[in-house]
Amino acid sequence: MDVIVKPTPELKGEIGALSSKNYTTRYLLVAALAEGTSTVYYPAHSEDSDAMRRCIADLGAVLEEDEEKIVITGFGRRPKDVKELNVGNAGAVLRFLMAIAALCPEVTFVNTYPDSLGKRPHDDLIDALGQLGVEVSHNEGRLPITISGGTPKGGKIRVSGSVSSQYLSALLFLTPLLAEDSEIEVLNDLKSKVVIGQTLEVLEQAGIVIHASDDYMHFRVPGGQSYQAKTYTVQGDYPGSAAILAAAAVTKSDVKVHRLAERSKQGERAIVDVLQMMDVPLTHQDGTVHIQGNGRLRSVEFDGDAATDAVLAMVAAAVFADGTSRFYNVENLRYKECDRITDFLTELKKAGANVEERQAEIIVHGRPSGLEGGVTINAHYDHRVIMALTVVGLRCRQPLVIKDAHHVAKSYPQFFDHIVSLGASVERVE
Ligand SMILES: O=C(O)C1=C[C@@H](OP(=O)(O)O)[C@@H](O)[C@H](O)C1
Ligand SMILES: C=C(OP(=O)(O)O)C(=O)O
Repeated sequence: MDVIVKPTPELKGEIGALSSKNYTTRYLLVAALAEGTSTVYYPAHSEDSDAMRRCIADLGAVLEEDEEKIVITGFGRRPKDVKELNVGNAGAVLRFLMAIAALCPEVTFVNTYPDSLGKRPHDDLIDALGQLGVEVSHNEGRLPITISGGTPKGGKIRVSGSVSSQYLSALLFLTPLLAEDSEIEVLNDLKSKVVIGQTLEVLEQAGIVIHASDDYMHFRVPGGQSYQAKTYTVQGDYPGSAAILAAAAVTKSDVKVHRLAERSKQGERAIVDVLQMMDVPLTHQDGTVHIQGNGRLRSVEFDGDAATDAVLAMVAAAVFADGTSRFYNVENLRYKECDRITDFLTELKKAGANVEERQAEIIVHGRPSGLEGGVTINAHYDHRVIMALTVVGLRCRQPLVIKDAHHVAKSYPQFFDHIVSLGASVERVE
């Protein structure tokens, strides 16, 4: 599916935020790792969360689903002897399950998105699993990957955090199940550090004990633990909602997004603070963000690593700000569904934006008068590029055609329904 995004000066209405992708993948996983029956209320429905559903079912979990919940009977520390798993394009799901696959005799993760997940590196996790005695064969650190696990015992593990936090999260899910205690030391910097807070929160809810240093660079994980079967409720998703909020910020708007908890461990909650710093009129109370935009924005400087999955939406807003904005400490955006610095800025430039890249920075010289548009955008298989370019398209003089916009379903299949319900002029072309 392609979409044509047409100029849209005003947005108005209310939506409920989609359910959090990161919490859904985590709750499904800890439910599968428990021996009893857990319930996950309001799970996300997207390609990534479906990938986790499918894979834990393949590994032996039993899932029953209705409108509001999934009831999961887990496989505990003994996943089924499965030969092959397909995670689609879901990076976090792949990394978490690469670690869990160490409990299986031999599993191959297949490569179904050679131009997206197929290009992303997993070397740091492969190296860490090797330290546990797990044999991994791979294609230069990339898919397809075969894990020959069996009986890792625990012990000392050193893992680099400079590319992704997902490698560390993966080890935190695996090590409590091992017979011996583990000590995990994070080498180099830890990127997307806030996401580790979400992992630790979910592990604690599942009855797992982890001793973490305040800076999340050292962990002591007692071995021989069991995940407990529990009831979980998934909160609203800030990364996806960030695009809706950015859309409201760049238009004349009266938009409410409900189900966005003020106190959340999602770093992308910072979209609210950043829009406030940009002088966007908004309130956030009782889980509702209310934006009454006037289309005027001030430039901003922001450490994007604190809100990895909302940076593209923030950049889309900054495209129309008065002055130069700078999003720094964002190098790991290069290792996502596409290179979210070079590829994303290439598309923004096509639309007429004045943007510059550094190795770890995005610089935006705002154009409050709007962009010319009238071009065709390559989505690069990336849901967040699609959402950010949709925001930009609202304020282009000529329509933007976004090719292969169906990839938005990786995290937010209802995105176009939601933004159209607020009044955006978006035409779908099958
Ligand atoms: O652990 C997770 O669920 C995620 C961690 C982040 O990745 P990085 O740690 O690679 O930045 C984030 O971008 C991704 O969408 C989900
Ligand atoms: C990068 C993302 O996801 P993942 O790493 O799980 O593929 C994302 O959702 O923006």
